[in-house]
Amino acid sequence: MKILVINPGSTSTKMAVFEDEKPVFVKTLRHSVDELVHYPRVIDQFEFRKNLVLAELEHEGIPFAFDAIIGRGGLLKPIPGGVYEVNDAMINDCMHAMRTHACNLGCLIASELAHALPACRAFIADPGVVDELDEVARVTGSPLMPRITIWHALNQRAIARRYAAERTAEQPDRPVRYEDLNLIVCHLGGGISVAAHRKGRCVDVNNALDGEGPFSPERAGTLPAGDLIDLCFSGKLSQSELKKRISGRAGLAAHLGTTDVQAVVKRIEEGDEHARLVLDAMIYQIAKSVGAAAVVLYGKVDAILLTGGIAHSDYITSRLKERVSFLAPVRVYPGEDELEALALNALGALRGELEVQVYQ
Ligand SMILES: Nc1ncnc2c1ncn2[C@@H]1O[C@H](COP(=O)(O)OP(=O)(O)O)[C@@H](O)[C@H]1O
Ligand SMILES: CCCC(=O)OP(=O)(O)O
Repeated sequence: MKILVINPGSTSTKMAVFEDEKPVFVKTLRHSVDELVHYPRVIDQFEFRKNLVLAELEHEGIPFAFDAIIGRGGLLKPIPGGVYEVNDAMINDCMHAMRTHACNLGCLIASELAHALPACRAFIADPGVVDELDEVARVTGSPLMPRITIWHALNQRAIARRYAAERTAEQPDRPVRYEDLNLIVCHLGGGISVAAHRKGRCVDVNNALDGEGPFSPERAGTLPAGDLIDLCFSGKLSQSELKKRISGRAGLAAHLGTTDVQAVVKRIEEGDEHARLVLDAMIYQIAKSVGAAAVVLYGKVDAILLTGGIAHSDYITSRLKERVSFLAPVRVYPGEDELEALALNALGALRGELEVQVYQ
């Protein structure tokens, strides 16, 4: 079976072609702040990202013939994890999503490309809105604003399972499953999510998109609420400009004009003390979130897993380890397993091994 996988992230478009379980082509296309600034809304990037995918296939000489196309899921209503066939309700909710993020394009591009082929199915799996929060984690100090989750559900779960499999391989006499473990997983990408996984359920995690948790390469994280209200009423910025100050033109992008962590580290090595302060503040905030997740798990933490693109950076992972390794062993999984996780979900669906859920 041939599967096309499309994973639009805030700073990249990742794609892969699988023949059954085997990846035959994998590519990450990075997008700079300057490249994306021309699109007023994320949805306006639809043609740009779709054409990039098609151009890569053509460049590689890969025929446009697939049994399934699976995209990273969009910001739908909160739903249980699993694989979903793209349907009209899903397309409608992605087109009119209350929150903007490139992952909304995953289901839309998968659907349009699949329509162009006979008998090709379109899926998404484990979108960022998968919700397993403990009830106590939802309550805030305002009944008007309960907490919700938007997080890297797909990769966090895939990495947690990978850790369980690795530990079992290392200690075959003491096999463990993801469902047996208490884990803190930090996805460090364009957005950052830090989650407490209790025995196979993500019972608490920051809303990585909407102004909660650590700041990230392009997100503000938690902000002082009073100052935010004053800014909203200052008349200086429109609603859409304000939203970009939370997600898009925030975090490293706002402080340093780039989302490229390698470039920031280079600036630090060249003596840029402001860049050092900002990057160290991001690390500090991530570490504080890890501490909070440890409390959610009553301090019973089997491991802390660092993953996502930024986990490639020794500057960041070494400083994070200094702060949090007293809590539990830390393991680093640079990059992500999202493309493989998506491909396996599509294969499972095509083979009838996974129940295909219906989005309503
Ligand atoms: N080798 C690397 N070293 C340091 N940072 C990296 C490296 N590769 C990618 N990154 C950073 O990872 C972030 C993107 O992470 P990724 O998980 O690919 O995110 P997304 O899905 O949000 O686009 C960017 O800030 C990028 O600069
Ligand atoms: C859908 C929210 C998860 C997120 O922040 O993803 P990116 O890091 O790819 O922007």
